[in-house]
Amino acid sequence: MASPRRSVEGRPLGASVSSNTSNPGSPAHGGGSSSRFEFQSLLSSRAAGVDPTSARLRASESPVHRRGSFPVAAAGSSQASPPSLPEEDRIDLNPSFLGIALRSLLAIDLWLSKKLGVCAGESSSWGSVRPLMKLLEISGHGITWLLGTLYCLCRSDSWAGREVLMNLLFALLLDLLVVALIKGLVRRPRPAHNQMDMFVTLSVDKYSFPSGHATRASLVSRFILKHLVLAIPLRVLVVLWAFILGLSRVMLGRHNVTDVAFGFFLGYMQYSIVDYCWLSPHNAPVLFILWNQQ
Ligand SMILES: CC(C)=CCC/C(C)=C/COP(=O)(O)O
Repeated sequence: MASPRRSVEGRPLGASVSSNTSNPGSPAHGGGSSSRFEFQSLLSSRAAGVDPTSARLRASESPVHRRGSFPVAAAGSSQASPPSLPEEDRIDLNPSFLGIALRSLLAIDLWLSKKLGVCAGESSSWGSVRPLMKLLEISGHGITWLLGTLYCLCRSDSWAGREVLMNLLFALLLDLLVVALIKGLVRRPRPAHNQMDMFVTLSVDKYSFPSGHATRASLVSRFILKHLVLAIPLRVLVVLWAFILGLSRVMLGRHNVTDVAFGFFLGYMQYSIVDYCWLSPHNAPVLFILWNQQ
């Protein structure tokens, strides 16, 4: 645009541009009535012999113009008089902010997980600790817990003990089902530095979100703390086991940090479901009668 030309309001075009040095197309430009978009639109419409009023209306409908008058940007400007945005604009802009936040979180997640994956291979910086981490892995494995619970259920000779163990079994099965469902839905691949050398896996275990070990650790530890009478040091040990097991998933390179964090949350919530649906001889008599007949 040639600067000597004058706008319809009689102000030189250059004045409008020089009073605001930011990029006129940027959201930070604000939504003042003398915005450059309106000037350009009006000038070009005059040149083309178009009615300025309708041109101004069309300019305010332009997505670029709307972006320039985003309320957040306008709030920072001295001439804050943002035009009211149509509903669909707000829907458009919010996901992009959420998208940026989510992408940043994922980038931090990947970076941190790679940094913490110090036992991902024998040649890694903490490669010598890998066997210990794999022992921890077995301590939180589904098979270990299912077989252990079934064994205790067979050996238990009290109704109260059987009730608790029956519910633990229900909790473990629920956990396997929920984790398999989410892994199958989300399909997040395991970290690139992971070696797939795990002991007995299901087909969905090629996916990483959420960590099944983390859900189990948090579910089982909450279960134990609620239903077993333990001395304080043992209670601390249970919490420590769950925490270190979660951390070991990232150190082994099996998971990203967010897989484990969400796994802890999910396991915690699953316990609430188990507690709510607590099986007892009153609400599930068939289960208990069948077990007693064996
Ligand atoms: C075969 C059975 C009964 C369970 C599989 C348990 C398992 C291997 C879960 C994967 O855990 P992560 O998601 O933490 O790697």
